[in-house]
Amino acid sequence: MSKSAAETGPEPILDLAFGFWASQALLSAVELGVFRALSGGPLGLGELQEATGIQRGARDLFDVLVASDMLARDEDGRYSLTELTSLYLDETKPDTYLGGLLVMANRRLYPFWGHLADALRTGKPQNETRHGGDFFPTLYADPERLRGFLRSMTGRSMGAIRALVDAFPWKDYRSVADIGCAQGTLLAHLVKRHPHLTATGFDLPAVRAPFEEHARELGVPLTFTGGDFLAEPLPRTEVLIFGHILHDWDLDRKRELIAKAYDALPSGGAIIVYEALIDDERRTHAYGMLMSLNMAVETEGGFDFTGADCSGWLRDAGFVDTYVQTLTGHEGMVVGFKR
Ligand SMILES: C[S@@+](CC[C@H](N)C(=O)[O-])C[C@H]1O[C@@H](n2cnc3c(N)ncnc32)[C@H](O)[C@@H]1O
Repeated sequence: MSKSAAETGPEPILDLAFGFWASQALLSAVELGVFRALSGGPLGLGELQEATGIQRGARDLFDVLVASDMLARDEDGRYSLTELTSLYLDETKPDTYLGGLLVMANRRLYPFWGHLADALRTGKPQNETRHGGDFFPTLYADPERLRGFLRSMTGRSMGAIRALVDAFPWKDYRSVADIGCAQGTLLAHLVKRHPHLTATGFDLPAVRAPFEEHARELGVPLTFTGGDFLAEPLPRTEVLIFGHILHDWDLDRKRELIAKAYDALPSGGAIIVYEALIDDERRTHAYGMLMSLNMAVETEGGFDFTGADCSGWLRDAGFVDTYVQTLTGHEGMVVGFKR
């Protein structure tokens, strides 16, 4: 049973309203290299302050990260990474590092979200396209921004990627294509775990160089096909994956992509859609609904959806035996098969 207002006081409102304080503490720590500095082992306050060049508030910053379980501090006052931040925020672990997402969140999403009300009032995105242009071509016009965005996609999907390698009967299939594959991290993890798979990444041509570099870095053989999934047919593989693709587009485009997948797949083939699926009752999974608001800030017509919504679209396109499965606390997948 939820507590009464007299029991909670105003704190639930204040905690939510000032959530950006905690968020900026973490994002600034990433930008200032706090986690990087600790990747070699524990450091005392002065050593960590010197390594990060922080002039003021170092102790407050490090200790709020301790209070948020992002750092540990031992009895001698030495700071270290926690098990969680050692896995995900240590740049020397490219297989699991997701700091690229936090760098992108700090540089792009944080200022853009200051205009959320404008996005909702006008129906127009509030990112680089605020003064015109299409999202991906505008974003990718600058090679550094392109790489930063692709790294951030890897970061955001890392939990789902790690779950997906075991969440589907990959032994029953020989080929897979990831549509809108970004750096190709999902395919790299899949092929490492299931070396019998032939894996193709499909994305805009500008993504080829970062994709091929990343495959080399991870030491995995992957093929890249450059193209526009709205204009060209999809690769002919036994499984087609759409990770955070459908949510970028309006309903007509979502259905168009699902229909293209159906056409490209052989009989017995499968489609996997993974996203921050909203709970079917639209009551509890705030992250999924916030992701959908992020689509209002970032895209012309995109929105996130429930597992039931997506299953319905797959069945309308002809897919059968659809099911929804949780991958992580934030992410789920919808699977359908072509008879
Ligand atoms: C939101 S990201 C998702 C990346 C990745 N699947 C994941 O879940 O982390 C969308 C991806 O789709 C690609 N993309 C966008 N429009 C495209 C198009 N018209 N044709 C092919 N790829 C496209 C982008 O380059 C980007 O890599």
